[in-house]
Amino acid sequence: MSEVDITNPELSSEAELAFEGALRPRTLDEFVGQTRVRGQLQLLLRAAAMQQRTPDHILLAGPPGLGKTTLAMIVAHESGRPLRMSSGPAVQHAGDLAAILSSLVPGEVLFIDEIHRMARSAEEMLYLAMEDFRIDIMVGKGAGATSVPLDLSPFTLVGATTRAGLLPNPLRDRFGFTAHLEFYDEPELQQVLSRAARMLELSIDAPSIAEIAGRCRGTPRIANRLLRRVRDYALVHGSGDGVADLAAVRAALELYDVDPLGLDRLDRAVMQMILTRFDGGPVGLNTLAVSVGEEAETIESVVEPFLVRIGLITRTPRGRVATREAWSHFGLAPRGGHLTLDDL
Ligand SMILES: Nc1ncnc2c1ncn2[C@@H]1O[C@H](COP(=O)(O)OP(=O)(O)OP(=O)(O)O)[C@@H](O)[C@H]1O
Repeated sequence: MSEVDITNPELSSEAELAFEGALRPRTLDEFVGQTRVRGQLQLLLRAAAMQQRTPDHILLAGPPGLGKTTLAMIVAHESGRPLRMSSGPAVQHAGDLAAILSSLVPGEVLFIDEIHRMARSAEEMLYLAMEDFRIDIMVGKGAGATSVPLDLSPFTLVGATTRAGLLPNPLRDRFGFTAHLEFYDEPELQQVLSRAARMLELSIDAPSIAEIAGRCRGTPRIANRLLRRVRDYALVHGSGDGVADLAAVRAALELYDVDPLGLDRLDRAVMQMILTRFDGGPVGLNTLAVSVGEEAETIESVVEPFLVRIGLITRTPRGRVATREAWSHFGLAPRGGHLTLDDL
């Protein structure tokens, strides 16, 4: 990744992955925010432990960078079980999945990231595996092909998706619990940042933490990434003693082109397109995606949830519409038949 894509919640360089690994909370108690989901998971894990059985399958849904991988690791850690990690794009054939499932040890937690991108044939194999801990393997070809049942060790599947709506119903229904992760509020992000600053041995005051928390798109991954850039800035331009103040934070964020609301390049491109090319909307998802040269899936699962959450656009049956706040944030005079939140 180019370090300039600083507010993109999806991308991770190798250095960043190592850094994320070090900062990842290891227990539910260390995990900041998502209070409801934490409580729900705690109950599910405790009940399974009391009955000495594998916890139910869990689906984690939400935009990138909110902690899905972290929660999967916590599920394994808290239940004292080994963790196997895979991803939807790595499972392109039913055989890929059969190889993983048949090698699981009893009680193992299997994490499949981006589970909505798994091959259809593998999805069908997964239905049976989740329900009965069994798969049918086809042996031979054509008329002589036979299906051989294979028993699996009991396991807990933790699936992560940015697009729960894309999962076929039979797959979604086989998860005992679906956690919907929400963007974090500023006090929660301040906690994430204070914890990371402690681990980085960076001395940073509360107003500086608050400034970063307000500009990280409600996303812990981006919060941690901005903190690293602030640390760099303080190191290079400061007195060399690892102290970051508000001036350093503002200068670093300006250098990396982080908008006061934390909007990234794609957020801004989408907003500019709605405001200037489509006079504030309404504009359909596909038209918008083509106009900014991005996939509709990315607009819908990464860009739109945040823009809706901060009140810059609303979704209407006729398409996406810019709000009054959007015109004013971009310093433009409202045009066309735009709607405001109050009109809806
Ligand atoms: N609740 C949290 N408290 C503290 N740190 C968090 C929390 N959630 C996420 N993080 C930090 O944010 C980073 C990204 O989290 P994680 O990789 O779990 O996100 P994700 O939702 O799985 O993203 P993706 O689906 O894009 O992989 C990690 O470094 C993790 O330490």
